[in-house]
Parts: sequence; C-alpha cells; structure tokens
Amino acid sequence: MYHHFVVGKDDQLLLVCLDIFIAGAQTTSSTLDFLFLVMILYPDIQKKVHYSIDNAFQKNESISYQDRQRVSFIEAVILEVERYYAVVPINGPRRVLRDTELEGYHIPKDTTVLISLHSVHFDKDYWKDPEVFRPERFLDNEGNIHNKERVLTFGLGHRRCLGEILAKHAIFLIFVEVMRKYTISLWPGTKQPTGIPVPGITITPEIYRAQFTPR
Ligand code: HEM
Repeated sequence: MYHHFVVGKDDQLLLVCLDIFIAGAQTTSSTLDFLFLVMILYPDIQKKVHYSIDNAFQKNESISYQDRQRVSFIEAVILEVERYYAVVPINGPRRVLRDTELEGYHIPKDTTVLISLHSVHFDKDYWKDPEVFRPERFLDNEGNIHNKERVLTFGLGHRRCLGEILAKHAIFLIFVEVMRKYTISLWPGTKQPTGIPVPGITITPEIYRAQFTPR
C-alpha cells in the first residue's frame, strides 16, 4: 500500500518531525509523571531525593546533566522508574532472519517477534525482588551506580531509541529542578493512587492530583 504514497521532500521532513514528536513527547512526559507519582507513593524516597540534592548543590547553582554523578541516588531513582514503569512495555516488531532455537522453542525464519521489556525488568531470577520499588538496587557499597545493563527501557540494538540521550537529559534536569524547589504530596481529599499503570502501547500513570509546596 505504501508504494502508492509518494511524498515530496518537504512532506517527508514534516513526517520525520512528526515521528520524533510522537515517539518523544508522550514517553518523556509519562516517565516524569511516574517519577512525581513515585514521590507521592514513597515519601521516604522523596526525603532522600531532597537530601541528595541539598547535599550536592548550592542554592542557586546551575545544574547540568554531567552533575548526575554528584547525585547517584537521583540517578538510581530514575533507573528504578525506568525499570518498574517501562513506558514502552512491549518493543519491536523484529523479523527473525534465520531459523532459530531459543530456550527450547523453534522460531522459523521470517517470524515477527515482539520483545517484552516488562518481562526483562521483572525477571525474578535476575532482580530477586522485582515487584519491590527499590532504587538502592542500582547503588553499590560506595554509592556508585551499578547493575543497569538489564534496564532496556530504550530498546536494544540498531533500532534502539534515537532520542535516548535527549530524553535522559530532559528527565534528569526537569526532575532535579522541580524536586529542588518543591515537596510533592497528594492533593488533600483526593484518592490515594494505586501505582498500577494504565496499559497501552505506552503505559501511563493513573490520573492523580498532586500538590507542589515550595520548600
Ligand atoms: C523516556 C523517553 C523514551 C523512551 C522510554 C523511548 C523508548 C523507545 C523504544 C523502546 C524504542 C524502540 C527501540 C527498539 O525498537 O529497539 C524507541 C524508538 C524510537 N524513539 Fe524513543 N523513547 C523515548 C524518548 C524519545 C525521544 C525524546 C525521541 C525523539 C527526540 C525518540 C525517538 C524515537 C524514534 C525516532 C524511534 C524509532 C527508532 C528506529 O526505529 O530506528 N524517543 N524509543
């Protein structure tokens, strides 16, 4: 069908821009949304986030992405959100290039496969307690980041997300700047969120109302 759809250079540019907006906007904003939700669900983690920022930066110091090494706990929280709430839970499709045996399964050439990133992120054998939200799993004894190789939120291989670096910068900087200035709590009188995501091609948090109180 697509071979009938001939587009000029301008249209092509417009379509590429659209692809980038579609792939980049919802994914990045949902990740931030999950991060703020987690601050409400786990007040102790929020306290550690505040402590980590206050300890690392002067009040009006400008912060860049390179400064993330100074706040490993924040990086660990972001990694744990990326693991726990993989916004693209099922990745793909990929075409199998040759007949393949995998863990006792025969996958014939040309089969279309989808990859469950969610399953990788909740593999009990690897993570031990995947259903627990625990940023510390990404911190070693010296407080440095480790163990992040199995977080595949941005996919894997040649077609992995091309916006990963942009998304990581945006998520880190927006999260740190907001947390630096505000304490987040549930809007009084509203229902406590469950933390269970709304399913879809990309997952999103349930609707919740938050109160941002200047610190
Ligand atoms: C938290 C934010 C994001 C997440 C979780 C995410 C996740 C993903 C995933 C899982 C894929 C599929 C990779 C694969 O097939 O192996 C993908 C592809 C893609 N992403 Fe992202 N993405 C994010 C942000 C962005 C941003 C900010 C942009 C653009 C500026 C972007 C542009 C794209 C594009 C164009 C593709 C298709 C790449 C290809 O097929 O070659 N993404 N993304």
